[in-house]
Amino acid sequence: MGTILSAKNIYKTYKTSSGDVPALRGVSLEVEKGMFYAIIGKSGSGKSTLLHTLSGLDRPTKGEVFINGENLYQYSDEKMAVFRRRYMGFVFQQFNLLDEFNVLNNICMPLKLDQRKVDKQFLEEVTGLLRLEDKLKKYPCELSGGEQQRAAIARCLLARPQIIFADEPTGNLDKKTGEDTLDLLQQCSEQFGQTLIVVTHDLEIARQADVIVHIEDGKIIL
Ligand SMILES: Nc1ncnc2c1ncn2[C@@H]1O[C@H](COP(=O)(O)OP(=O)(O)OP(=O)(O)O)[C@@H](O)[C@H]1O
Repeated sequence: MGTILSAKNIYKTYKTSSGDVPALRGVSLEVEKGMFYAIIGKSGSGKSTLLHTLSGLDRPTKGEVFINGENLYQYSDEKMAVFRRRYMGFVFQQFNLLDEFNVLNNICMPLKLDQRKVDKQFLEEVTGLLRLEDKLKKYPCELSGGEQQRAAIARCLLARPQIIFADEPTGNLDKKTGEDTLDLLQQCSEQFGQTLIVVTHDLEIARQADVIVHIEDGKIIL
């Protein structure tokens, strides 16, 4: 299928009042289009930092990230924001839905921000797959955790990203709901040909991935 993302010798050091914290120490990774990657490792090993540097959320101290051959960190902040909105989708542990908007408006928000039209048929397809058809008029506070995360996934999918980055997407859900939600995320991304990169503590979830990336002390171990 070809490479969609390529990270070359990434270092990330956080400067703190108590000294430098080396979170990533020379990480290189080739991500194939349409595959499901799970990033696993102990707490503090550098998983979230890796996800953030791969997705343009946090500039590495050293090294480069290419997406579709484009050098991500050569973009201006403004161009980066547009690139992220167009090509990347995000799902976080905290669902990050806006309380004052109903589910439908939450789901359509990224497209509206990008002045793109909502494709009604695709909206129906996505909300159907995620079992949200009868929740669209509801507000986030009226939904269960699993429903909120499904709404956050619908918001991500509707923008048709090429790559989906998910940081502990099941971390706030009970085991059964978490597995169900991840299954749906995986099914949808497969159906729409998207690449999925998930940080997880859950080894059951990691086992479903095409590729497991194991991080220890800021390095990939094989
Ligand atoms: N903003 C920050 N400032 C300073 N140090 C940080 C910052 N973010 C992360 N770190 C440190 O960098 C290292 C890697 O953190 P990171 O959050 O990437 O790990 P993680 O594997 O995702 O952990 P967890 O599973 O607990 O979420 C840790 O030592 C952490 O304390």
